[in-house]
Amino acid sequence: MLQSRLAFIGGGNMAEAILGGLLACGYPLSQCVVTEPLQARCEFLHSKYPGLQVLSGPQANHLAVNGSESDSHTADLVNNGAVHINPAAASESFPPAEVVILAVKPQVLRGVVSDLGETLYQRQPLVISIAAGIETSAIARFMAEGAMSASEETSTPVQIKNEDLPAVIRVMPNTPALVNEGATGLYATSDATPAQRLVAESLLGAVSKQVSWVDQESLIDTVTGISGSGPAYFFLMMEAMEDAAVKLGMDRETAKELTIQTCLGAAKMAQSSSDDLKTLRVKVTSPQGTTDAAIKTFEKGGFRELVAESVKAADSRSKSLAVELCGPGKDSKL
Ligand SMILES: O=C(O)[C@@H]1CCC=N1
Repeated sequence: MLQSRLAFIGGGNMAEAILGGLLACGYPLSQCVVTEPLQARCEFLHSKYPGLQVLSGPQANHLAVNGSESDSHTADLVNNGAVHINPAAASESFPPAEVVILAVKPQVLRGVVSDLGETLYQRQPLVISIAAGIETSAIARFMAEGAMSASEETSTPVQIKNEDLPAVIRVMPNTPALVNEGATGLYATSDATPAQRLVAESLLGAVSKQVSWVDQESLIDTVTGISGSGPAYFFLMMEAMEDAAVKLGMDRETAKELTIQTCLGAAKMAQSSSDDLKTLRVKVTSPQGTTDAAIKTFEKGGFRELVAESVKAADSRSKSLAVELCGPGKDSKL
């Protein structure tokens, strides 16, 4: 795998899943820096990944993206508001990030990207966003807002055009990435080069068994509806099956273990078989048998329609989240 210098902006679960997966594949720890505002989380990351650069404080994101040309420069920045959690690395110089992974909640993305706008504009890293709902055009707009407001404070303000901004690739991984079983959808704007697409694909591929590109950005909302939110649907189904067995007299532990293994077994069969999903279902279902009785009950209760409605609700929520957080006119150019 290519070993670009990576800056994770935000050190939550998904950032850790991607980082952990990369390290497990042999990605050098020294090529990674993570910024994280919560002290307790910083300390957790520092103790779990000894030697990892973990930065906190108001200048942390800038330092992570800009790098530091000299030891004294790092020390200056650290003294001026970037708290280095790993004291041993606090005075080391390090290169600018070639890839910036925006791994913050959608609700704070605008502030973070605007604040980093000028730095991203100057450095031109590949920007990868894992924030649900927020469109690449909005991310470009936030970068431009930040870069232009910084330039207005100088004697030579610049007008920034879309094509001057770094390429953005939007991805939607899911939480099974935490156990290296992720499914990820990716969308790249036309500015992203084939090499940048390859970088995004290999980074996410470190924790995903399935990595799929979509060619329209709105399909990332559908990826969210299927695989981003999907683990929760299967947890709900498993909860309901466990509860049903308990109601019929089984102890909860046995019900849970049988349910989980059944889910896992069905997924493995679906993955390894050349049969389609319908054929696999029909093969379990003897006419007039037990499965037939259950499936007829599901169908009578409108199971398929309910699933379709639920996936559509997640897809729509992903789209409305964008409008709530970024305002209307999300496709507008600068
Ligand atoms: O529920 C959410 O908003 C996020 C996006 C995909 C999974 N969780």
